[in-house]
Amino acid sequence: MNEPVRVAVTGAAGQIGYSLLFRIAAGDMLGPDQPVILQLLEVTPALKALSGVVMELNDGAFPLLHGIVTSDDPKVAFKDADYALLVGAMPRKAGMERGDLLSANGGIFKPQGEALSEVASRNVKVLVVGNPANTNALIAQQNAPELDPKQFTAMVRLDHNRAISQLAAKTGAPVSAVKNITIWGNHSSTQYPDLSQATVNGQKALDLVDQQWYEEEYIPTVAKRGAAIIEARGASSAASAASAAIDHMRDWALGTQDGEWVSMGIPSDGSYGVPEGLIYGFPVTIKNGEYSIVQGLPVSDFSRQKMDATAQELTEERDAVRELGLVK
Ligand SMILES: NC(=O)c1ccc[n+]([C@@H]2O[C@H](COP(=O)([O-])OP(=O)(O)OC[C@H]3O[C@@H](n4cnc5c(N)ncnc54)[C@H](O)[C@@H]3O)[C@@H](O)[C@H]2O)c1
Ligand SMILES: O=C(O)C[C@H](O)C(=O)O
Repeated sequence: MNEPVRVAVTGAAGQIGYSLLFRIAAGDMLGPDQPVILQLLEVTPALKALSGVVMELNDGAFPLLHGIVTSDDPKVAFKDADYALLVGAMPRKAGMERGDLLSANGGIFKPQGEALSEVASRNVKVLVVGNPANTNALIAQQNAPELDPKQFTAMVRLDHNRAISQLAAKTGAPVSAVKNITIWGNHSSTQYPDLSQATVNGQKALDLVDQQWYEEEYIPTVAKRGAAIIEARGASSAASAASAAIDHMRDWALGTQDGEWVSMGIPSDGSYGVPEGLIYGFPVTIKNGEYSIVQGLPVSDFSRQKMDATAQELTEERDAVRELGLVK
């Protein structure tokens, strides 16, 4: 059995937190040999509700759960954290785009970036889930001068999982047969779920579906799935978001399978002509806790236009948070 690691989760009394914490405690994120200490951050008025969640975590009698810390102070919750899942932020309501949350939520991520920089483990792996996730990750990263920018990532894994599931349903294959989908760009309706390299049972996905379905049904269904869930449930996705966060962190910590990639929102190094510094969804492989962008994939004119459009939106979001003084 390994020494326990510290996992910080913000917004821990919220709806995603309620699914996420129990999965982490059960070992779904870091494996069956890795004990965890949960360090939970909430705003002061939510600490009472959080104390109830802690009672339930204790009542789960999870063998891997070696301790729980709760606080309304990021410097306590992030102290020596090895993993930080930044979930705490306001969700959107029907009729809003995720970018509409920038001014409400952006301010949360500057002090959290500063606190991570000051007190977290020097190797902390940070995942931003709170929307707009890519630009919030940029804000946290830009305010964490003592950490490597590559330590900050944003969640496009829910989109990636949605893209797998929609393709599996269309082709009648199990989800495990679908490989190498990419979500390029922003976790927003401009994202580009790219099937050009995807396979289903080893066959090229685009040979199995027609182009019109791909362009006119598949892409919008994946890109607008969050809104469809809000419409149906009256609240934004929670259990599927928690599950995607587990997938993102598990793969980052434990690695991807040979010959397969996953999508992660990471700082662009200029690959594929994406402006450097934007937190952008890329296809990545992961080994020994380090992710690398899959290089050399062909980019059609159709892909280029979609990849540029979502980069343009992220550039505009970055300009907006610059105006608010949240990034340099
Ligand atoms: N990236 C994705 O794929 C994805 C998917 C689903 C939801 N989300 C986003 O995740 C966020 C959380 O969603 P939810 O459904 O859990 O919302 P929720 O409202 O149920 O919970 C959010 C929690 O965050 C807390 N919080 C607010 N400000 C905080 C702060 N400064 N520090 C710590 N905690 C704070 C709130 O008190 C609340 O308990 C939303 O922004 C939502 O849009 C992202
Ligand atoms: O769509 C939302 O606002 C919530 C979340 O980002 C999602 O994709 O379900």
